[in-house]
Amino acid sequence: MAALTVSFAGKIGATAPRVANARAAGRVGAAPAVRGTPLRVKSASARVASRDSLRVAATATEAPLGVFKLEYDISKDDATKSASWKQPVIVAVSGAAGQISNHLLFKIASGEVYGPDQPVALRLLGSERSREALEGVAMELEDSLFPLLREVSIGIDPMDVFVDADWALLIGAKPRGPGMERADLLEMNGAIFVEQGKALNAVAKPTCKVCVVGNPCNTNALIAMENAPNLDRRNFHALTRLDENRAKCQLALKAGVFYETVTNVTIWGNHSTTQVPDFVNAQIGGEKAMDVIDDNGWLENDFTPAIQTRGGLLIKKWGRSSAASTAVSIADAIKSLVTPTPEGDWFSTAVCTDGNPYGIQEGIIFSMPCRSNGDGSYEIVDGLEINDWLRERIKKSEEELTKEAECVSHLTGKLGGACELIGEKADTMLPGEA
Ligand SMILES: NC(=O)c1ccc[n+]([C@@H]2O[C@H](COP(=O)([O-])OP(=O)(O)OC[C@H]3O[C@@H](n4cnc5c(N)ncnc54)[C@H](O)[C@@H]3O)[C@@H](O)[C@H]2O)c1
Repeated sequence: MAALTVSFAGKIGATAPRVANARAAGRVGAAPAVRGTPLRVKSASARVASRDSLRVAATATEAPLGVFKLEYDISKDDATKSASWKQPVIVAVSGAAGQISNHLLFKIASGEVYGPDQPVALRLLGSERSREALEGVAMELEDSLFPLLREVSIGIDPMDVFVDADWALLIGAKPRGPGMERADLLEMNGAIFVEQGKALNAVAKPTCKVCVVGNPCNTNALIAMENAPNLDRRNFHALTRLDENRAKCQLALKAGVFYETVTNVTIWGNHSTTQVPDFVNAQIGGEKAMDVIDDNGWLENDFTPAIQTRGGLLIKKWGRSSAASTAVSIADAIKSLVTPTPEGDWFSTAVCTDGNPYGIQEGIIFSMPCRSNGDGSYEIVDGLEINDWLRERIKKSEEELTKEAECVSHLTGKLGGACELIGEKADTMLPGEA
């Protein structure tokens, strides 16, 4: 085998102790150049394991703290072991110094999201203002000794941070300020997603899967997608999994069952108060949820608005928006794409409506029931029952998203009409807003 220095590693069983050793070994002088793309690292020192084959490139005085990259030298190990080392999945996370990321990054680094034998490289994107905080996050990741975490790098320019990304989790966005209308929020955050869409287009892998969390997430995802024509439109998602999880929990509590028995729950539409949590097609223990619960009044008048406005209620109680449960739901959303969906079930994610089987207007990002074969792709599940109650509400959410798309047409390169989301009546709330 050629004496090739490969800066990545793989199987947890075989490598974990050595990685931990490497981290515990301390810095010991100048490192050779590290292959790959350490972001904004100007110089490096190295921590060398008891064996020379594994090195950790860490930062020196000028470089940011917490940034490191593990380097594995195949030529120093036997071929059987080397062959089983997997390439890391490169995960770029924006808003990395924010509340949600503070939970999510540690789940990803632990192996809970991409699997127990899948190494991970984390690329953290922050804003200019969160530059210092990003180093703090990176330091905490470094201190956590996650065996599967092979690289952490930080940056404030998406053109650096998204290089070769396999996944981009776009969480960073600005919250709606006092007196700000939804249209203003769309404009302000839209600019972020134009920049990030263009960066994904230029430097991410064309197969990169994108999950937009920053609000208004459906339309932000649309903006990113329209600015990234090199990526398949089917690779873009906006997060509605938190809404699905909330719906499952409330159905389970009402039915007096454990929530694992609640399946086939769809959130239709926008991640806003017009979203439609579908109790018509939901199942509990394999039976129709409507039959098990047998209380249409509760389903229509209590359950539905409770899910639509739960984020706002949580803000009232907590004083800030949901972070831990959002991180859990992002992890769930990714796991749903990288593992096969159980037979007969589906999950909710907001995806591009092009060619959808429900007659929803094409060219918007709309939450629908989807299944995956576990390779990161998905298909929209056809054939759900859409009764009059659902149809009327799904239509409202579709209209809202169509209007949002109009308002940002100057950011998506489309010809658009006037923005109708101005004025109190048109100004619906995000679920996370009080
Ligand atoms: N889709 C959902 O289900 C859902 C649920 C909860 C929250 N959210 C949304 O997620 C977003 C983040 O929430 P949070 O609680 O983590 O917020 P936060 O304010 O704690 O963190 C946001 C971080 O993003 C950073 N940021 C701002 N602009 C950026 C940019 N251009 N590039 C990179 N980073 C940038 C900020 O500096 C901050 O550190 C918000 O928009 C929130 O409304 C969505």
